[in-house]
Amino acid sequence: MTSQPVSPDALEAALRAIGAERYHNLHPFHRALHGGTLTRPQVQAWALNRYYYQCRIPAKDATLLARLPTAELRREWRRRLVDHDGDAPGTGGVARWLKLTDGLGLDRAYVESLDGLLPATRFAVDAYVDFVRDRSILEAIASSLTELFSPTIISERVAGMLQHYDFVTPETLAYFQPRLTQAPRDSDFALAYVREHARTAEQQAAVLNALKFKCGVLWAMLDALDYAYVVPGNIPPGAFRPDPS
Ligand SMILES: O=C(O)c1cc(C(=O)O)c2c(n1)C(=O)C(=O)c1cc(C(=O)O)[nH]c1-2
Repeated sequence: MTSQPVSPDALEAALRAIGAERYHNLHPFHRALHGGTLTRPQVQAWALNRYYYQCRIPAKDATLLARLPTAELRREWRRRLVDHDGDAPGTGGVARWLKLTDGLGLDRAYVESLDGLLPATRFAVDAYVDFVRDRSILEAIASSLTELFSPTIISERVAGMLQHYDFVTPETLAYFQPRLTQAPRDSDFALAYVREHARTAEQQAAVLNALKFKCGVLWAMLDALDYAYVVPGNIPPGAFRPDPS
């Protein structure tokens, strides 16, 4: 028996339920980051690894942009590339993330070299880029829907980190301010697209799975940080080793 599709409202409710259950705000490493119980080297490890996510996001968006069938869709999606890459050197989200790693005392050339990444960070982020390249346009767009939930976590993170860490300043966290308007704009568009185009039960199941997959990418990145930098003795060979000082 084939199942029947649900209404767009019911689909949206199911997507939001996935976020409520699986988004990375619930991960113990994020709770520790925002709650002030991490050390400076642990915060450095988070920012260094998360840099890989930031710098692969424009590549992920560019592979999708190339496949979008209409100028209208491409115009919408290309804004994301500008948000991340900027339109001049030193502008855009990736450059702003490097201000965050600078502010935490990490060497910029080392961060950009990607030499210190955890292996699992690389695997998780690459899996996201591959997913968007290989799956249907509908699934690719649905996989960006974690951004429905990011303004809440970003607000919690900025408030928590400023309150708890004397080595963090508002300038260091400047990356996050524009995301509070960019993410809702992007996720409103992606949600409207998914509500309109996920018509069959199979398509609806595929978009729910795409969002679960993406929650898994973000969760796996934090699992890797937790394992390597919270449990003593677990830093993989070649990965970032905090200064003993
Ligand atoms: O700080 C966060 O917790 C967070 C989460 C997410 C997300 O949910 O994928 C993104 C971002 N930040 C972000 O800054 C960002 O540029 C971004 C792009 C995307 C995407 O899937 O295209 N997600 C996110």
